[in-house]
Amino acid sequence: MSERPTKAILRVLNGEPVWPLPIWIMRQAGRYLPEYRETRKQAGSFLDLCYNPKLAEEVTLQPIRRFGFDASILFSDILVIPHALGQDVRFVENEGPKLDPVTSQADLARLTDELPLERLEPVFETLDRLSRSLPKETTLLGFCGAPWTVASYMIAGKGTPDQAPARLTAYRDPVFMDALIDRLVRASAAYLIRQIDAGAEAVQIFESFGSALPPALFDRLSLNPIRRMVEGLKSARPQAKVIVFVRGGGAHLHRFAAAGIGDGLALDWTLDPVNVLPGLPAHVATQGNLDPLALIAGGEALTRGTDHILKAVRGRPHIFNLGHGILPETPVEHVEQLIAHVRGA
Ligand SMILES: Cc1c2[nH]c(c1CCC(=O)O)Cc1[nH]c(c(CCC(=O)O)c1C)Cc1[nH]c(c(CCC(=O)O)c1C)Cc1[nH]c(c(C)c1CCC(=O)O)C2
Repeated sequence: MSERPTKAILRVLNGEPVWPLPIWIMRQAGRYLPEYRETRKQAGSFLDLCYNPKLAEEVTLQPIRRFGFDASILFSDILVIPHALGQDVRFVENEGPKLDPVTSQADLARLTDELPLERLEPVFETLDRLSRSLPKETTLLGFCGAPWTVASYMIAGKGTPDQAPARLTAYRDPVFMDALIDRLVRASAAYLIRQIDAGAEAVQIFESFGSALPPALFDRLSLNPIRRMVEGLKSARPQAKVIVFVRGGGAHLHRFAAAGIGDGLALDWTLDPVNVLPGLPAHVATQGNLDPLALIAGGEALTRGTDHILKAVRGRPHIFNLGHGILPETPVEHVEQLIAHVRGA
């Protein structure tokens, strides 16, 4: 007999409405927290921090200690996958990630075909530590990037407006593009399976650049690769819960739901849940979707934005979150106010 989950986030991901809504925040460990900035100084480079299980555990726990979120997301980055596959990845202060671009089959042939899981051992050790140090009511989330989002960094070697280099590659060299996506689907599924084995109870897949894809490329580069990843994970670890976040994917959400891709679908801040939720099956959990700038602004913008979501999702399985990651400028007091408001509703 399978046990009924008791953690609020897992109950919601099982399709059960829970009130007050459970809450966590994308990028909840990070520079808006003074204690993160302090630990970051001790770590050396950003990747050194990701691969230091003790310090990565510490920064993962910081927002849990301070706010008591219902979920704790592993501290790592989506770019550890290209790094483990053999691509050079650096994080340049105030500039973001820089990679040696992979733009051809020859470049791809220099990376490993299968993900060398042993290179990611520190990440799994962080999860193992967290599964023992977190409060018992807190759900431990793993994550990875969706293949298109990760591929767009691998091809351009950095963040680019509208992911133009990767999009152009998809048109000009479909054979290479499909091979790269396939490599990432297999690597990411293997990575997520190992995260579950190390203690993650659910995982979130970040398709941060879904907005860049025209309809002709969306299924090929986003929906189908994510479907294959989720199928790979679920066939190996049926108990694993999956949240899919496709930023800019609002027009496709109902198709993710109809195809059964993900136990939860995260809404970005451009979507109005009042319009979106009626198009989704009642058992599919949703997550989101306050504008991160409303959290920076605070006051009326924060209260009104939060109340709009609370009212729209009442009676449905929903996890409160932002519609994208929290920004470094966010006042900590506004996060406290948000949590008090959601929990007092
Ligand atoms: C696109 C993307 C990346 N990384 C990630 C995404 C998808 C989510 C999204 O769309 O926001 C995901 C990510 N990155 C990080 C986490 C950790 C866990 C958490 O959410 O608390 C997660 C889930 C830590 C991080 N990843 C990064 C930081 C900041 C670096 C630092 O502390 O010096 C953190 C806390 C660096 C990073 N990593 C990435 C970029 C573009 C940057 C630089 C931008 C910036 O500086 O804010 C790639």
